[in-house]
Amino acid sequence: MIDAAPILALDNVTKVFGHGDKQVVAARSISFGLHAGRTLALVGESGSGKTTAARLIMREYHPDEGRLLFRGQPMGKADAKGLRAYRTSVQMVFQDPFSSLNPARSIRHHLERPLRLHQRDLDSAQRKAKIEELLRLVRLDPEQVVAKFPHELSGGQRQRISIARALAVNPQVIVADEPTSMLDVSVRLGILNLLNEMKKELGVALLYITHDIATARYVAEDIMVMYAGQIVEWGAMDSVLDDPQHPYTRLLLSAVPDPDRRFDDTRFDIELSRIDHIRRQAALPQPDVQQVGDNHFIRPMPD
Ligand SMILES: Nc1ncnc2c1ncn2[C@@H]1O[C@H](COP(=O)(O)OP(=O)(O)OP(=O)(O)O)[C@@H](O)[C@H]1O
Repeated sequence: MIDAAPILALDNVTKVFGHGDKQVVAARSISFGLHAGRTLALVGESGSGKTTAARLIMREYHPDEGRLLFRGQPMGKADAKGLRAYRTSVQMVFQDPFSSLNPARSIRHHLERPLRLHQRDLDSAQRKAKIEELLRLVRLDPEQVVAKFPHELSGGQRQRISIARALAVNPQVIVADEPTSMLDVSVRLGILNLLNEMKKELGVALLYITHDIATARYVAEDIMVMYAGQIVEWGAMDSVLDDPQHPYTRLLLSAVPDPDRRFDDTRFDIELSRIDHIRRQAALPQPDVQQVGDNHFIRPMPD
């Protein structure tokens, strides 16, 4: 059961880049809410608009139309105090854990900085204790890593530091943009498990952005499928993936190697001649919404 009020929401947000012929609608009337203790996966191919959605949430971009709401309040009207609270409450974990950490600074520095900025009442002993707590929270041994520099850690360990840094300010929302795509396959599962634990233990709301449906299914309860700036299908993960209704979602699923799928399972197979047609049609504006299950919706595309 989803808590009715989302912590954070995009409400009919449109973002357009460029002008005239060069115009790209990177987000077309997108709406979704993030709820405490739940993960929403935003899935789509390269260029579908996933990072634009993340940047709108991080307020790096401002909507051309529509609103960003935090605890029901439009952020467009927030005062300086409201914006500060938002910046603390909403944190991001990036794809590349190496470039998001400063190579010249120790792990201690990376965690100390947000604590100094956002938890000013802590004295140095309390800060030290908090850094150790954060490292244990992301399943790293403080003694082993605190004095090290990013290059002395593995990719998976660095991503754990990025997550610890995001957690340092007690966020309510974490936006994770392809957090495992640059990691070895062998350490991906550990990071996904950690995100799952953070959601359960700390009750954060997670937006998990990926092109990989398999990992989306592993971490998220809900899914949105995005194409050409539109969310074409969304709802409960199992409902959407077991019974996809939008031709574009079926196309995405047909490309996923699934070890559980039998060779004679042709449910999502799509004729090659249909693929271009689906992409062309799915890219057109689809203003209508159709409910196809309890918690399952599509924007039907023209035939
Ligand atoms: N700052 C910008 N200026 C102009 N066009 C942009 C800008 N940012 C994104 N776009 C365009 O908007 C569309 C969506 O881009 P976006 O980066 O959001 O996609 P994405 O799904 O995150 O892709 P990827 O998985 O490759 O990161 C693309 O066509 C992109 O070229």
